[in-house]
Order: sequence, then structure tokens, then C-alpha cells
Amino acid sequence: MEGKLKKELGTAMLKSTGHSGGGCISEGQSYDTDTGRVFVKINHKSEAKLMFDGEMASLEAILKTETVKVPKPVKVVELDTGGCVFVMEHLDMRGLTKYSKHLGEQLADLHVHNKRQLDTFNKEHQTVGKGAGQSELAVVEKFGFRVPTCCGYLPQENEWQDDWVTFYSQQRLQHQLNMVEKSYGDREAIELWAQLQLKIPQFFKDVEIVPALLHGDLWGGNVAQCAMGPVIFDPASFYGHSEYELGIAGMFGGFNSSFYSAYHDKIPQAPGFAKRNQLYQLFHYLNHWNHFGGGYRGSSISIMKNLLK
Ligand SMILES: Nc1ncnc2c1ncn2[C@@H]1O[C@H](COP(=O)(O)OP(=O)(O)OP(=O)(O)O)[C@@H](O)[C@H]1O
Repeated sequence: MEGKLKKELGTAMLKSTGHSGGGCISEGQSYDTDTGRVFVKINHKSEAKLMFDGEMASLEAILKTETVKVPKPVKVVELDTGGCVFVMEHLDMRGLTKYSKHLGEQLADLHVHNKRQLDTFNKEHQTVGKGAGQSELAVVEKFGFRVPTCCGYLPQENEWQDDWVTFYSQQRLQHQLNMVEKSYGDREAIELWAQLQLKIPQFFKDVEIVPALLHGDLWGGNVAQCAMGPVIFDPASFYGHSEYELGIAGMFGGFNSSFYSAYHDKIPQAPGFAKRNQLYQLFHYLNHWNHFGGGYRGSSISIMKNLLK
């Protein structure tokens, strides 16, 4: 692997720093190169290339917004022995403590970034005397992403869709329930889902949803801080409802009240937030069930029952 990495990175030096950082999905290792320190994620699964291509595209998209710090992606390299590595900027990260508030503010900035671009774009097009096409702004008017991204190692269906409720019901929940049915044939889950899907539009009455660029897997293990501020990493991005991001954030801890109040100062909670938050957590419980097995069945079933009350 190291020979191939040297060639692909065009570096004579490739010296392991001894810093390793394995997650649940991939192994990680840092190296010093001719042009600086990099962090390399290694995965031997057949889906590794798709997973890392999605992570690279996600980091590039977040980086472009200049709102919240992420590691700069460098390259996805396929290994001759099978599997793949993803090279990115190494960051010295510690647990998120003093920069929680900053993360709340910056995450909200990330979420409103596309709306601001859209507003500017629309304003320019309405200005008398100015022709159309003045702006080079990248604006996104649909829900989805340009490539599949993986929340864990399972690819998400990111095909572009005009309507958020359809996107979330079909491309997120239905997709997970299909896997549950295939792997476990769970009758109770399938019956609950048949009822719940009819109710979903009710959770979105009078809510305006503008596509927001999301990190997509913002649990406490994917946030940290560097010397100068917060950092988020390991994204599974797509354009979706900003509230979706707060689903997994609330599931495993790691975010304190200063994070939430800074976030909601910029993006206030809309009516019906609490129910939708459960609906968004449902995706992650199902996704965990499909990744890690029956330990997550109970939470998935009880959240569906709750939403049906
Ligand atoms: N750019 C980086 N620089 C330095 N260390 C990093 C970097 N990215 C990740 N790490 C370290 O590696 C650990 C695992 O990273 P990451 O979450 O991306 O891996 P993963 O296998 O996709 O994990 P999971 O899916 O379980 O969240 C992080 O908790 C962190 O300690």
C-alpha cells in the first residue's frame, strides 16, 4: 500500500507518525509526506471506493461553503490488493469542549448557505437592467446529491427529487425498511411502516423546506475541535431538511446546550420540530439495525409506535 501511496501522492517521504484513528468502519493512520501530514483511511470492503468517493465529494461540498472546518480531501486511491484508501489533510483534533457554541453557529451557517445563494441568485435575476446569468453561484433547488454517500457503509439513494417529504419517505425510510424486510423479514416493522408512511405528510404541515447542504452523519463521534475552532469530519452529505441533521446529533450525546442555543439563534425551531426529530431519528435506528443487527430493533419499533400515537 505504501509504495502505491507514494506514487499516487508524488511524495518521496511517507513516514508513519504513529497516530492512528480507527472508527467502526475503516482503519486510520497518519503519515508525514513531502507536502505535509496526511490522514489515511483504509477499507478493504468491496464498497470502499463508492464510500470514499462519497466522503470526498461531501468534504469538497462543505469546504466550498467556507462555513465550518473539515479536513481537506486529497485523493481516493484503489489498492491493487482490493479495497481502497482515502487520503485527507491530517488535523490535530481533541474532544469538542470550548468550541461547542461556535459549532452551533457554524453548522447553522452551513445549513443556510444554499438558501442565501438562492436568494442572491433570485435577486440578481429580478434586477431591472441586468441580464440573466450574471452570477456564477452554485445553487441547488432539489433534494439529493451528485453521488451516493454512505451513512456507515450502506450507500444512500441520493437521486435528485423535487419534494422533501417524498425524498425522505422513499429514498431514506422506505429504502431502510426494504433492507429490514430482506434481512430480517420483520412483520411488525413492515406493518407499522405501512401505517406510518400514510401519516408522514402530516408532520410537515406549514413547514417551508429549502434544500440545505447537510453533513449527514453528525453524531458526537464525528465532531471535534482543533486549536482554533470546531471541526466536523466523516460526512455523508446530501441536500435535505436542515432539521434532519439534529436527529442523530441527539441520539448518542456529545452536543451541549450552548451548541443547540447557538444553532437555534440562527435557525429557530419550527412548529412540530419534536415529532419530526423522532421521525429523523427513525432513519438512524433503522440504519443501525441494518448495520449492526437486532440490538436496534426495539428502538426502531418503539419510535414508529410513538409516531403513530
Ligand atoms: N483528518 C483527520 N486527521 C486526524 N485524525 C482523524 C482525521 N479524521 C479522522 N481522524 C481520527 O480517526 C477517527 C475515525 O475517523 P472516522 O470517523 O472518519 O472513521 P470511520 O471508520 O469512518 O468511523 P465511523 O464510521 O465509525 O464514524 C476519528 O475519531 C479521529 O480520531
